[in-house]
Amino acid sequence: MQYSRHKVGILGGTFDPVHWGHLLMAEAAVSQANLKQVIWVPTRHPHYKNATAFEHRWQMVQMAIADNPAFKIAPATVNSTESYAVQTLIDLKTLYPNTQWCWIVGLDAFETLPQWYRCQELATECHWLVAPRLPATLKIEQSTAIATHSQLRCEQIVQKLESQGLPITWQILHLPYVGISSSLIRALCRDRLSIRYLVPDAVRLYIEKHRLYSH
Ligand SMILES: Nc1ncnc2c1ncn2[C@@H]1O[C@H](COP(=O)(O)OP(=O)(O)OP(=O)(O)O)[C@@H](O)[C@H]1O
Ligand SMILES: O=C(O)c1ccc[n+]([C@@H]2O[C@H](COP(=O)([O-])O)[C@@H](O)[C@H]2O)c1
Repeated sequence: MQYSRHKVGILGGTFDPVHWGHLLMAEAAVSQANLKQVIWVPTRHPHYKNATAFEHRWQMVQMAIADNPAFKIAPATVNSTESYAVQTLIDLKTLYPNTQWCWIVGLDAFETLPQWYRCQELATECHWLVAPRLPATLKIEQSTAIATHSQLRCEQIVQKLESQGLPITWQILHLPYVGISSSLIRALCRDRLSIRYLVPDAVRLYIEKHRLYSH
C-alpha cells in the first residue's frame, strides 16, 4: 500500500516579538499549501542580530499559537546545539520521518536564502512558501507594483539558486500585505505608544508585564 507523506510547514524566525503578520502568513500557508501542521521555530541564538532572551520569545509564540490546533512550537531538541536553518531541518527530519517539508518565509528572508549556512543541503529539500512583504522603498498605494516586485524578486533568487545547481520548488502565498514588523512593535514600545491590534492581546499583556522593549 502507498502512504502519502504529510505536508508540514516550518516557520522559523526571531519572533522578537511574534505579531499578526507571522500568524497570517502561517494560516495562509496551511490553507494554500494544504499543510497538516506548521511547526514554529523561534531562533534560539540568532547569530546575525541582538535579540530578547529566548525564553520570553518562546513564551510569546506559545501564547500566540495556543488556539490553533494546526500550529505547534518546535520541541526543545530542535536547534539545541546550533540555530541554523539547515540544523532545524535535520532535527525535524529525525523527529518526523516520512514528511514533505515546506519552509514558510517572508520575501525579505527568502532574498537572503542563497547566503544561508549550508544552503545547498536545505534549498532543494523543502518547497518554499514565500509571503510577499513591502520593501521599505515602496508605498502601500503601489499595490500592483508590490505584487510584481515579489514575483520578480522570487524569480531572480530562484534563478540564482539554479545557477548554483540548486533547483527549488516554490510558490507565492496570497495574503494582504501586512506592514507589521517586530521592529515596528519594539519602536512603538520604546516610544510608549500602543501596540494593541498589532500583536495578539496575550502577547501585548506579556510584553507589558515583563516590561519588554520599553528602553
Ligand atoms: N508582515 C510580514 N509579512 C510577511 N512576512 C513576514 C512579516 N513579518 C515577518 N515576516 C517573515 O516572518 C519570518 C520571521 O520574521 P521575524 O521574526 O524576523 O520578524 P520581523 O518582523 O521580520 O522582525 P524584525 O522587524 O525584527 O526584522 C521571516 O521569514 C520574515 O520575512
Ligand atoms: O541558516 C541560516 O544561515 C539563516 C540565516 C538567516 C536567516 N535564516 C532563516 O530565515 C528565517 C527568518 O529569520 P529571522 O531570524 O530573520 O527572523 C528563519 O527561518 C531563519 O532560520 C537562516
